[in-house]
Amino acid sequence: MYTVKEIFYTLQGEGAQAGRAAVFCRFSGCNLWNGREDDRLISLCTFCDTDFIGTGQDGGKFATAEALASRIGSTWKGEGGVPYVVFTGGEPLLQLDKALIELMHGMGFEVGVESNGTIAAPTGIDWLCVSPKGSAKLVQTSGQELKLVYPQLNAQPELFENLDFKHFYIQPLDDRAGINNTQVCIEYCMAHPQWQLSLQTHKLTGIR
Ligand SMILES: C[S@@+](CC[C@H](N)C(=O)[O-])C[C@H]1O[C@@H](n2cnc3c(N)ncnc32)[C@H](O)[C@@H]1O
Ligand SMILES: Nc1nc2[nH]cc(C(=O)O)c2c(=O)[nH]1
Ligand code: SF4
Ligand SMILES: [Mg+2]
Repeated sequence: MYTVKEIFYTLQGEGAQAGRAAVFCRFSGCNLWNGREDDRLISLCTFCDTDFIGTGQDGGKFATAEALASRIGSTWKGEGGVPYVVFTGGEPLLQLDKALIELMHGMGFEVGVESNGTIAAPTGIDWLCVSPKGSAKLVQTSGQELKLVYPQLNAQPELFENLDFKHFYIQPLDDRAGINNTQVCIEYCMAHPQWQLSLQTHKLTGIR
C-alpha cells in the first residue's frame, strides 16, 4: 500500500533538471517532521515548505505498485522526449521500492527522487537528489546531485563537499528572510565554485 499526497504534471523547478517536464508523485509522511505546525520547531527538520499530511485531492491510497504506476503514466501529458517522474514527499524513500521503479522503467520513464538522505536508496534510480538536513544523520552519501538548503544550522557545505555526487547545489532557504538568503547563497557560490546556485524556479514562475 502506497499513501500519496498528490500526483501532478509540471516542470522540475530545482537543481540540474530544472525546466524539465515531469510527473511529481508526492508521497505522504516524513521521518524528520510529522507535518504539524505545532511540532515544527521540535523536529529534526524545521523549515519544510511542503504540506505532505494525508492524501490530497490529486492523491490517494494505491494498493499495488501497478495501480500507482498506471496513475503516474496517465498523468504524463508530453509527446516525444523521455517521460520523467520525480518521487518526492514527505520522504519518498519511506515508500518507494524496487518494484515501482522497475515498473516505471518498463513504461519508458526515467526516475528521479528527492530525498533527505537519511534512508539508503534502492538501486535503479536514474537521478537521485540528496538534500541533507542539519540535525539528521546522513546515510545516503552518493547520487547525482547534492542540494543543500542554505544557510542551515549544523549543515555547513564543507561537511558534504567530498561526498560522491556529480553536482553540488546551494538552494536559498525560503523563509521570512528569503531575499537575504538568496544573496548569501550567491556569495557562497562565488567564493566556492564547486557549488552552483539552485533557485526554486516553480515559485518564481508561479507553477506548481
Ligand atoms: C519538500 S522536500 C521533499 C523531499 C525530501 N524530504 C527532502 O527533504 O529532500 C523537497 C526539496 O525541497 C527543499 N526544501 C524544503 N523546504 C525548503 C525551504 N523552506 N526552502 C528551500 N528549500 C526547501 C528540500 O531540501 C528538498 O530539496
Ligand atoms: N515544480 C516543482 N519542482 C520541485 N522540485 C522539487 C520539489 C519538491 O517539493 O520536492 C518540487 C515541487 O514541489 N514543484
Ligand atoms: S525532510 Fe523534506 S519533507 Fe521532511 S520535513 Fe524536511 S524538507 Fe520537508
Ligand atoms: Mg517543493
